[in-house]
Amino acid sequence: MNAPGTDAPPPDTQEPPGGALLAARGLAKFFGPTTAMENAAFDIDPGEMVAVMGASGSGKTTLLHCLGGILAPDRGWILYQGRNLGAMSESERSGLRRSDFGFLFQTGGLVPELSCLENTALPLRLNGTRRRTAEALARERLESLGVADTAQHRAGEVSGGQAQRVSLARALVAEPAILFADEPTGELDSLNEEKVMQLLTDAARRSGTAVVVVTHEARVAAYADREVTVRDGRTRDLATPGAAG
Ligand SMILES: Nc1ncnc2c1ncn2[C@@H]1O[C@H](COP(=O)(O)OP(=O)(O)OP(=O)(O)O)[C@@H](O)[C@H]1O
Repeated sequence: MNAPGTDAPPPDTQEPPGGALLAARGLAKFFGPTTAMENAAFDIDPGEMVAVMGASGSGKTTLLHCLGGILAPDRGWILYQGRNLGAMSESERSGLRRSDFGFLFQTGGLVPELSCLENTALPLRLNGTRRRTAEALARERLESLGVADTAQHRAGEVSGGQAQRVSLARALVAEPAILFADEPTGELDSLNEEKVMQLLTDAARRSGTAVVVVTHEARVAAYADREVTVRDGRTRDLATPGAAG
């Protein structure tokens, strides 16, 4: 059997290297003349939290979008639980995004006209869960994140800090295996940043969700088990934050 290498894509189904939940090698992405990512590699284990850091424009979001199956890389491969994302059809990939992945973005991305409860229940509804069950689970999530009182309010009418907690409730409600978070605290003050990161880490650890978090903030990266830096579209692993040496 071929070992996964940078140049040779693995077959459709294969054990990921080292038993990783998600593994990628040799990723490249080009936007016209711009090289957004070049020969990037990434691994994450179940339940692990990895911070992706790097200067503005270095390719962090591009990497996150490729790993999360939102963007298709121009080169390289990504294995999720032994399944090659590159060999999936767009509808298989979007099914995977709904069933196994959670997403949290800087601006939350809530639907402003829907209530916070409806927003939170959305991933479950899209997966075919009945409304009553979906809303009961959504309510539990809102409660555990301290924003139960927003349930009936429209998402467009709550504060930034509340909206980000509702977004977190929505990202975790379907208990994804991996949460992809892109600057999840980028628009919050430092008090709310700390609260959201504390809630995110606690909730992810409780449900065994792995987290990939893109951030500029060393304070945010400090919550992670490990850091990966991106420079000019290339990745580099750093030692575990806080570890000796
Ligand atoms: N859709 C796109 N079309 C054209 N160029 C793009 C597109 N997306 C990203 N790029 C370019 O690719 C490079 C990497 O962008 P990316 O958003 O991944 O960086 P980033 O590290 O996440 O930046 P930031 O920290 O500012 O969000 C940049 O030069 C960017 O301008």
